[in-house]
Amino acid sequence: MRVRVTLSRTVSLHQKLLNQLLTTYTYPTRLPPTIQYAHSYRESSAASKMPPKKTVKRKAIVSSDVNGHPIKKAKLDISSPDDDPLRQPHHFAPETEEHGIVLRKYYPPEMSNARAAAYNHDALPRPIEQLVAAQEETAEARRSTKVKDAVIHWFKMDLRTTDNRALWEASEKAAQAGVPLICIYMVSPKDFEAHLTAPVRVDFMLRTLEVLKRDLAALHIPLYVETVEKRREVPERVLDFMQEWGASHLFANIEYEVDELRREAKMIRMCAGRGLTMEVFHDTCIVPPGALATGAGKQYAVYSPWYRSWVAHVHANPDLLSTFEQPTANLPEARDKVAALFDGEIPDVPHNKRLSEEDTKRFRAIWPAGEREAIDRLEKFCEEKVAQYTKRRNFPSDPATSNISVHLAAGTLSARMAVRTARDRNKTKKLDAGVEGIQTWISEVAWRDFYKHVLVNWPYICMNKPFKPEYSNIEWSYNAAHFDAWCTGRTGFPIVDAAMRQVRSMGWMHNRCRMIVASFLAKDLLVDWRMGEKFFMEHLIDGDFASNNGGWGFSASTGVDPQPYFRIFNPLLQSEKFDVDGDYIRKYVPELRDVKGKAVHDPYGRGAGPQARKAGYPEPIVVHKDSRERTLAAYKAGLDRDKP
Ligand SMILES: Cc1cc2nc3c(=O)[nH]c(=O)nc-3n(C[C@H](O)[C@H](O)[C@H](O)COP(=O)(O)OP(=O)(O)OC[C@H]3O[C@@H](n4cnc5c(N)ncnc54)[C@H](O)[C@@H]3O)c2cc1C
Repeated sequence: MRVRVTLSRTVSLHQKLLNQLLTTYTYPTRLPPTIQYAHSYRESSAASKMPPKKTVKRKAIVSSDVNGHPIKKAKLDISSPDDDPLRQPHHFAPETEEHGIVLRKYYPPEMSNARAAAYNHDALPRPIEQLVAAQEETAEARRSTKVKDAVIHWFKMDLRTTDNRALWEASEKAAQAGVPLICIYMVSPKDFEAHLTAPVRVDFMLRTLEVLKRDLAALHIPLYVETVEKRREVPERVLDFMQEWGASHLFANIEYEVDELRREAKMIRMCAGRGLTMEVFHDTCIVPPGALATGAGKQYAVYSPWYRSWVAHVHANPDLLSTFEQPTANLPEARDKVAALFDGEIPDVPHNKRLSEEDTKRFRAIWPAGEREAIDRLEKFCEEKVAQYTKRRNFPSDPATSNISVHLAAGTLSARMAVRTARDRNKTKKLDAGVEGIQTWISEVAWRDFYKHVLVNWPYICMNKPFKPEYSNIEWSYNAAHFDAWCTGRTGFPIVDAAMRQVRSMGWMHNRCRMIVASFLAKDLLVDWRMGEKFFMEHLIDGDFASNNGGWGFSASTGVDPQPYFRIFNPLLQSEKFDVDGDYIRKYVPELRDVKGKAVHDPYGRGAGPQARKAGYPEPIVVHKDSRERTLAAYKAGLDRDKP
């Protein structure tokens, strides 16, 4: 039985026609202007059967300066890119380059605020719109491509067989045509470098591929994994496979980061130019980016109204939570046809992402790989903990959260399955009713969707710009000793140090502590928050660009729906409130293990200084009260900068 989706809502004639043609969820037809792209990137083979749609029209080039004042069109009438005001780097670009925030080996210098504003004014195409344009241009060519000898599914961050939309679509295509389905995965060490992928995460993904290869082989489906050193060579190599194996169709799920959207737009065109077809699908979010808009037709930048709209949308389209089944098995003869592809090995962790032997052993024991493990973890959490989640989730010494972020990041679990499993434990099918713990947990999973929606609409956040561009005018500190103390968990603030040591020891950090250490870096040390964002990506097993950037933007007050910048966490109060007995601190900071009572939160301020000193624990590197004043002044000065 395949998943089919029917919409129960009243729909226009046009929509009815589309619904007859579509086998999967479609968006409502009457969409507000800013989300036209969501409508038109309905994509897939289904999209190719649709009537022609209007292409996204860009407004005439109108931009604004950092104060939001429009730059006149004449000013933008440029003859060479060097004169283009939108191509001038930000005045702090040398700092962001020097401190490794912008990796110049791969990317241009930090863009100006005017360029970020140009995205906001629809004067520059968003990468998702470039993808849609590629789909629209190639619609006819894709529609007419005949299936040849095989169909390929390209795994990326969707390393599972169950509830994987593109894999299911690829399998359907292959089964209907009676040809084998082949799966591929491309390992690109330079891609890992450019994307700051943590070694622990690379190790997890490669272990997952071993499991996936076995599971697929049981269905006579090969998983072929190849290392391509340079990221820019990946598209050509994938197309080589298609030619070599006589595969006419390539399927993949969409990743919403800028590099990936642009790569896919390019590949869709490359394929069409060679008589091949690439189809891409929304899969990682429950509600696809672009499907929700404010009354004014804009993308939401505030979570609460967005969440209400998200819930209403899922209630109106319950099939958004339906499962895509596992792929149909290839005929056993596939093993003869593409025998060599079954024999390949999963490569070792590339040279630039190796872990020490000790770390490898420890991480592997904490994080077993594979989708079965993900589902077990989810079910156990829903069985034993979800009901108490609201009450217990904020206390880092209590293992009360699900620990499934690693699986959502690698795609060993779908967000659909996470929410559906929790919902099915409830007395109601409503996501915002019934058991409180279930409601809260689902609303947390929804944050993940939210941040991906934000990324798609404001792509410059993926290019080292804050959501509020004017916040890049703040003069950050680049104090190396402070940053090093933060990274190594030696700031003299026990809760901060415990958290930073947790991430080194587990590759994961409790959410409350992520907020505390992020706030501490940006607002107590005034260190450029983007250095912390980068450090997290380089160390987290669940590193996910959108969620990480969103979390940092919240804590540093530079992102969507942030804390106001003048709200500054007091690390001592956070410590006393959320690590009441100091168990978390004692677990990760052995120097303080024998410090009794409340002194553990502030040993030097509460009479345990000699004991802490003797054990080698550092004194606080800053005084919170003074730092607070300095930070408020720096934020204010930054925001006032360039004001008329
Ligand atoms: C500075 C900072 C950086 C972060 N970086 C990441 C990151 O790189 N990757 C990542 O997956 N999460 C990130 N988060 C969000 C959150 O800390 C983790 O998702 C959570 O700690 C994972 O543990 P869990 O699976 O036990 O979560 P649970 O509490 O069990 O929540 C279930 C799921 O909901 C989602 N979720 C929960 N809280 C958030 C949130 N605030 N934002 C987005 N999604 C959320 C996650 O997918 C999580 O697995 C960050 C938060 C902050 C403040």
